[in-house]
Amino acid sequence: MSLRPTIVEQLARARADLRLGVPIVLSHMGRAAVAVAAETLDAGRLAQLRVMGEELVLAVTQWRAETLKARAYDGDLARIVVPPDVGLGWLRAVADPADDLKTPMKGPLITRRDGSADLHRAALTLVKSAHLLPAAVVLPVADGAALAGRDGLTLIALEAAEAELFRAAPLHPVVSARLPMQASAAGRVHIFRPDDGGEEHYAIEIGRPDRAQPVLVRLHSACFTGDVLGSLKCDCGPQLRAALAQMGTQGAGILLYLNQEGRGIGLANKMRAYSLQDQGFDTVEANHRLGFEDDERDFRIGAGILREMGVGRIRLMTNNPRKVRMMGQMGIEVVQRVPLKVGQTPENAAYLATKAEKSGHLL
Ligand SMILES: Nc1nc2c(ncn2[C@@H]2O[C@H](COP(=O)(O)OP(=O)(O)OP(=O)(O)O)[C@@H](O)[C@H]2O)c(=O)[nH]1
Ligand SMILES: [Zn+2]
Repeated sequence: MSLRPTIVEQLARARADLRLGVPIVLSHMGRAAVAVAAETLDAGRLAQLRVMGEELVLAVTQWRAETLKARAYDGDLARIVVPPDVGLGWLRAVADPADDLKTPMKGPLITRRDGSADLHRAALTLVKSAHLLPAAVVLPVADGAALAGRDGLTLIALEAAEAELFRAAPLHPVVSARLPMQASAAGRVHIFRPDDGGEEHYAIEIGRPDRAQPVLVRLHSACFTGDVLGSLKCDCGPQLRAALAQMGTQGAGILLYLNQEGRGIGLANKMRAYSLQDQGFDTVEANHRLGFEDDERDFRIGAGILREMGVGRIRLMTNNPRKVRMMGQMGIEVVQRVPLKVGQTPENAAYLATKAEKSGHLL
């Protein structure tokens, strides 16, 4: 028995390091690289990386590469060579689409096609799950373990980490307490905590749903702007309140409040997407320009919580067929889809139309 952190704990440290701008070391099959998020890298550390001598590469997703007209030889990502004479401003401009329209030509950008991209892919996965812009500066190093030891950096061996990187962390119940609400006096809030140091998620149970019958369920993804501020750009706030009200009227139901803000990209990135939407891009295009998929949510989380609560058959309140499909794939039987159409405004008409057109939402 040792006190050494497990690989899951090391990955949580790596995410925290990346958010702080501290480099991490990745290794795989005898190769190693130091990686740092483009968004949080500072000038001092960039200078430090430069004196290490090897070629600096900026890893971006294929979506960002497409906007930049850079060739993504690795399929899902591109390894853009960082010219020796550029500074932080260049890195930020390639990573962040905010000024794409003002200064459209970042290139010509040279991308690498030789060698393996596995360390770059892992770096991008970690940067994304840290809710930063999906762009990572990567520099090969001869001896990753020595560098990590010398500078006290988190070292992630992909042989051990690969399975964990793409696994949904199990969640365990922490506490639950009674909460009388406008929608129902018989409310109860349950807190679930993942084992990987990630966001907690909540289940709001109304009444005592009979587990032997299909349970009325809503999977609600956090939307600070809609749920709290009453934003007119989306329909989240009205959907949240309507779902609770319907459960209150029927006397039973479970609303999962999943902290997957901005369809899983985090609030800062969602605000970046909103800023791009003000430049004329729709909700899907904005995500792509930032380098994200149009929906980065992991629906295994919702299915896991339902299973933990003893719910296997549901009547799912949604207009999103993907949610229905994902629940089915994760062993939660959707007996019925219950449409949830509220909160249409002139301001969100285009947003809802885009979701119907591009993401298959049912109007
Ligand atoms: N990235 C991004 N996220 C957004 C935008 N507008 C709203 N969101 C997020 O989208 C999510 C909306 O989630 P839901 O309402 O649960 O899901 P849905 O896919 O619309 O499906 P249903 O409402 O169940 O029909 C929330 O996490 C919001 O924060 C946007 O323009 N960009
Ligand atoms: Zn919203």
